[in-house]
Amino acid sequence: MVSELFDPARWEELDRDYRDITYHRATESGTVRIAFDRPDVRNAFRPGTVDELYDALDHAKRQTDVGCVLLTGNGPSSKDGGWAFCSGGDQTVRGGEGYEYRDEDADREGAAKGGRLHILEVQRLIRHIPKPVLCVVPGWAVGGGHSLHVVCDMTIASVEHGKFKQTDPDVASFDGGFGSAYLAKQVGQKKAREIFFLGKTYDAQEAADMGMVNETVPHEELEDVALEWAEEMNSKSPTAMRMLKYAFNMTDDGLVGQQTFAGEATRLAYMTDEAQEGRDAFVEKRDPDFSEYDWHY
Ligand SMILES: CC(C)(COP(=O)(O)OP(=O)(O)OC[C@H]1O[C@@H](n2cnc3c(N)ncnc32)[C@H](O)[C@@H]1OP(=O)(O)O)[C@@H](O)C(=O)NCCC(=O)NCCSC(=O)c1cc(O)c2ccccc2c1O
Repeated sequence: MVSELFDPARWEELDRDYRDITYHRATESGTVRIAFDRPDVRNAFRPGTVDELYDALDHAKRQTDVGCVLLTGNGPSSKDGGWAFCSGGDQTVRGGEGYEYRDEDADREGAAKGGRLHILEVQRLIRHIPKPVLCVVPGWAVGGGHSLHVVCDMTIASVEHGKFKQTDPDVASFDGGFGSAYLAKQVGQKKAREIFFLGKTYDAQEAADMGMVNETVPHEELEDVALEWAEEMNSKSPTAMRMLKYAFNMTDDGLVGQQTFAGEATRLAYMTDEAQEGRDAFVEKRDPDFSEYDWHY
C-alpha cells in the first residue's frame, strides 16, 4: 500500500528506483504525484530524500504533457497511526555542518561527505518549475516541511489531521528565505512572526483563515480533491499558466524573477515570423528585412 488515501486505480508508478519517496503519474490526466514515504518519522527528510525529491521534480518539469504536480506525504505511520506531510530535516542525521548521508543513505551514488542543506534547492525548483505545484497536506507540516508548503503554489489540507507548526528556532535552525519572508507575504508580518516566535500548532482551518492554506478538505477526500484541482488546471492554456506563475513570482524574486518571466517572453517572441526572419538573415548571410512587421502599440 502506498498510502491510505492513495487510489491505485487512478495512478501508475513511474520507474525511478526511489527509497524515500514515491512517484506516480495519473492515468487520466497530466498530473504527477510525488510523496514523502517515511511516515514512521512523520516524513522527515534526510539528504537522500532531498536528492530523490529534486530528481522527481526535475523529471516532472521535463514532461511537456504534465501540467500539475501534487506534493504530499504517505501515511499513516505504522507505529502510531499519525499523519504527516513532512516534519522537516531529519534531526537524527543532522551533523555539525548540515544533514549527513548516514547508514543506507551513505551508499547512494554521489553522497556528499559533508552536511547538506539542499532542501533549499528543492524550494527553488518548486518556485521555478513552469507549472503549478499543489501541496496536499494530510497531517503535520512542520519545520522545513512547513516551508515546503509555503513555497508551493497552493495548499489544501485535511480538516481532521492537517496541522501546521514552525519548530525551526526550537532546534536552532532558521529558514530565512521563502519559509519566513514569503510566509509573511501570505499571512502578514505579525502572524508570520507569531508562527516562528511562538511555534504554536495551527489546525487546517486556522491555517486557511490566515491565508496560507487555500482550502480544507475532509481527510478521506483529500487526494480526490487534489486530482480534481489538478485536472482543472490541466484544462487551461499551458502558456498562460506558465506566464501567470512567473508573473506572480516576479515581484518577489528580483532580477531572477524578471529573468525567468522575460525568458518565457523571449520564447514567445522566437515563435513569431519576425524572429525567424532575424535568424534566417544571419544563417543566409544577408541583412534582415523587418519592414513588413508592425511596431505594435
Ligand atoms: C512533527 C511533530 C510535531 C509530530 O509530533 P507527534 O507527537 O505527532 O509525533 P512524535 O514527535 O512522536 O514523532 C513520531 C516519530 O517521528 C520522529 N520524528 C518526527 N519528526 C522528526 C524529524 N524532523 N527528524 C527525525 N525524526 C522525527 C520522532 O522522533 C518519533 O520517532 P520515534 O522513534 O520516537 O517513534 C514532532 O515530531 C516534531 O516536532 N518533530 C520535529 C520537527 C522539527 O524540528 N523539524 C526540523 C526543523 S529544521 C528544518 O527542517 C530545516 C531543514 C533544512 O534542511 C533547512 C535548510 C536551510 C535552512 C533551514 C532548514 C531547516 O529549518
